[in-house]
Amino acid sequence: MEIGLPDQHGRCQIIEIHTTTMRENGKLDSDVDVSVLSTLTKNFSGAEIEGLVRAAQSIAMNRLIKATSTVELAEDAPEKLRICQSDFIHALDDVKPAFGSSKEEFEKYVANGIINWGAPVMRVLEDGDLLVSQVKSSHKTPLVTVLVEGPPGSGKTALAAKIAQNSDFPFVKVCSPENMIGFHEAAKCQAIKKIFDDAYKSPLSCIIVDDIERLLDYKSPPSGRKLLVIGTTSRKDVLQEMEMLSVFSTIIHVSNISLGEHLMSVLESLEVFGDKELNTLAKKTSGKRLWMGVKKLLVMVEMARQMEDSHRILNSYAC
Ligand SMILES: Nc1ncnc2c1ncn2[C@@H]1O[C@H](COP(=O)(O)OP(=O)(O)OP(=O)(O)O)[C@@H](O)[C@H]1O
Repeated sequence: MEIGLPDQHGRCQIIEIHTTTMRENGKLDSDVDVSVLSTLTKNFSGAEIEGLVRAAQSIAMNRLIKATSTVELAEDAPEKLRICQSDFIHALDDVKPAFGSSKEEFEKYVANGIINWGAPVMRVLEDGDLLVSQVKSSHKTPLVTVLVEGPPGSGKTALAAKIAQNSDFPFVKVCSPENMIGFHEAAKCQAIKKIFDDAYKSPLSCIIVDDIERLLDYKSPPSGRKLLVIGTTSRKDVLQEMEMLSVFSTIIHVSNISLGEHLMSVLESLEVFGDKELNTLAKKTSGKRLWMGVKKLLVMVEMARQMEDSHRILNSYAC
């Protein structure tokens, strides 16, 4: 029999249980807010919450250690000991749930932020938010699958990661071939299976399968669990040939930058070029058809940043 992870109400109760003795002995500071802690411990199991309380306790104890040649507690430590909200917040840096989302991992995929350069970007994020609401509220669609497709470097992974971050689902993971370099086929299958099995333990999950044509196979979540799978691909044609497009409920297209005004929107937001340079670039690109992925554009702008002012505008335009 599998016991699921506690919901917010359950987490409140578990925190209350593990802090009862401290509270009764006057060791729990009045600033400790159990309901805030329960929102910060999404996807923690009961044992992990207990570990968090113990970690907060030892952080509070560490404040009372005397810095002499030996490690000893101050004489008045028992009276002074108070476990505060900040001790729990610090403990959250160390105690992480086994099932959950890694903030650091997601930041890596949106390393350069999301520049809102025009309607195509807004549309992708809005469509993504709609799908997230569908997964949250609909009882009829426990599994929603979406393919985010577009040219190489158009920003598919970053936009998929942004949709997943915005979802605020307790379990959010990226399944990427980049994290499986050197794995033999069986190990790859094991790693993918583990991500999906972990997701099925959480009531609401989102998995990004990056470059999905290189990894694929999933089943429906068990009853009571809901899952959003966001696949990304630059090779929609390959998926079409393999008759795999029908696996997805929806397809969201990510565009390259194709208009001068969208290009200018990116350049202005990066604050690399001065007004004069921007004006020159705006004149040269106005009304022209362009075709460039945001990923490549950001690399070029970084190169331009390293150049002398007089060279960089010429160089940027030439690219
Ligand atoms: N509007 C935007 N949309 C997407 N990415 C953006 C945007 N603005 C800035 N970026 C940045 O551009 C980069 C896009 O790279 P990303 O890897 O997501 O592209 P990709 O299409 O998945 O690439 P590949 O085809 O190589 O898989 C990221 O570093 C992201 O932070």
